Amino acid sequence: MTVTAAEMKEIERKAAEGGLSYEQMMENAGRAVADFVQEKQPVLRTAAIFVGKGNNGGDGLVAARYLRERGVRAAVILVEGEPKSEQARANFAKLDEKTPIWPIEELQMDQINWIFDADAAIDAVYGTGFHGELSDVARAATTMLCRSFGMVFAIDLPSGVNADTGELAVGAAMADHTIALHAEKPAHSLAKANCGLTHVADIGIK
Ligand SMILES: NC(=O)C1=CN([C@@H]2O[C@H](COP(=O)(O)OP(=O)(O)OC[C@H]3O[C@@H](n4cnc5c(N)ncnc54)[C@H](OP(=O)(O)O)[C@@H]3O)[C@@H](O)[C@H]2O)[C@@H](O)CC1
Ligand SMILES: [K+]
Repeated sequence: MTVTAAEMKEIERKAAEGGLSYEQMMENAGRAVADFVQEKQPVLRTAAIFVGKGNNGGDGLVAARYLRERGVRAAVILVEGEPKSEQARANFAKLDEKTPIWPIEELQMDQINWIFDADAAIDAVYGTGFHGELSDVARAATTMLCRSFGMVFAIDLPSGVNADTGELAVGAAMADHTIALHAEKPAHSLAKANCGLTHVADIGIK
């Protein structure tokens, strides 16, 4: 089953009406990402998580929390400042106080090296909400993801890929693995080179 971004929104709305809260969907999504990354990287010591302002970023924040609870040194790189969506803000507040939180514009050389050397780099900048072109800061994030020595994982979609058309913005992220939430979107087959291997994760929607 393939669903467009609009269809996915509708599926989420119906699930919420049926009693599965948006909060729980995001929790399930972030936990599924943490599980998948650890399955692919059994020796996972460090993870760099690039977080955008919306719900895709929220999924990344949940994944960061789970990974840290499991002893992984996970750092959050804020690409567009602090999260703006309600669910993402709630999950930002749930990070433990030792979580490194680095605004991308303020990265120091030692932090950049740490990010490049991380065992996993996770793209949680944009998902189905993306349209148009990547800003300079978002492109800085996708460039760092591309240059990472660790395995690169995209949550739902690589940032800069249009979910419905597979159209690529200049500098769109390239992932080794993409974790499609609930169902594949058209871009998972239209932009295969950027998505790498796509794995569909259950986020609790029946
Ligand atoms: N609904 C839910 O609760 C759940 C959602 N889930 C997750 O949420 C993801 C969708 O989240 P999202 O709709 O918040 O959009 P996201 O992809 O994070 O982008 C953020 C915002 O960026 C903006 N934007 C777009 N293009 C831009 C550009 N070129 N440059 C700058 N800004 C740009 C755009 O705002 P706009 O510009 O349209 O006002 C957009 O809203 C989905 O893929 C999945 O990971 C799961 O957790 C399950 C529960
Ligand atoms: K993403």
